Amino acid sequence: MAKLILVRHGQSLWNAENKFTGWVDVPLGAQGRAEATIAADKLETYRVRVCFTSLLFRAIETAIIILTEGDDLCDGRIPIIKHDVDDEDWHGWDKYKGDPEQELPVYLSSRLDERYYGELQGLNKAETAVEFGTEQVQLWRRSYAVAPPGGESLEATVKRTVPFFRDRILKHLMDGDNVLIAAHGNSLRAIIMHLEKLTEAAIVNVEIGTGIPIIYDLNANGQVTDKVILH
Ligand SMILES: O=C(O)[C@@H](CO)OP(=O)(O)O
Repeated sequence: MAKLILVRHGQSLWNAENKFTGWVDVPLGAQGRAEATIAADKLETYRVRVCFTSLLFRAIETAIIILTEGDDLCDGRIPIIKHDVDDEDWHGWDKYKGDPEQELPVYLSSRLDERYYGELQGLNKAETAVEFGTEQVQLWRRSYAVAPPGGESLEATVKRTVPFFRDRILKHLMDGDNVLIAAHGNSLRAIIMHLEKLTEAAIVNVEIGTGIPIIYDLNANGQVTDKVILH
């Protein structure tokens, strides 16, 4: 049995302005950093062995705050960021092979990035709803199959996120290692849809709060046996 902890990044400076963000790399503000600290407190009694996050700074920042605010979550290990670069000439500038007993690897991957919001990126969500209608904007934001103009549908996000979860993350859980994933509203909705076997109709209603840990127990077959949300 292993625990999978999902955390959406804390409030970013564009979340605070109610702007579509997607792949725009907007950092956390003071409130977002505080939310990550509160998440670390809530996770005081938990331990993780490996962390995955996206290439976007708000998720990396959240992961690092959670892993470093308290001493216990890493169980005495030092988090070390593993840049996941698809360049065969890249040999790792840190020249460090790693010591599994001493470190807690933090793997970064674009597969966990927020959904690409295309032409909506940078627009205010309320103003966009006035221009295109609330229903249309809700379809762009929460439906499974409808993509925002020039952007990714949740379906497209599932196609990059879920294979990464299956190929790279699940094996740690099946080995019994607890895993932290710090990512984004829609890349986490994609993973949650897969974990909970939600239908296209059910995923429409799934909202994920910033900095709120969601914890799943998984058995040795990778099936979810329990879920707790640390509000
Ligand atoms: O703007 C975004 O990138 C996301 C998350 O903040 O927005 P939404 O909640 O509309 O999917």
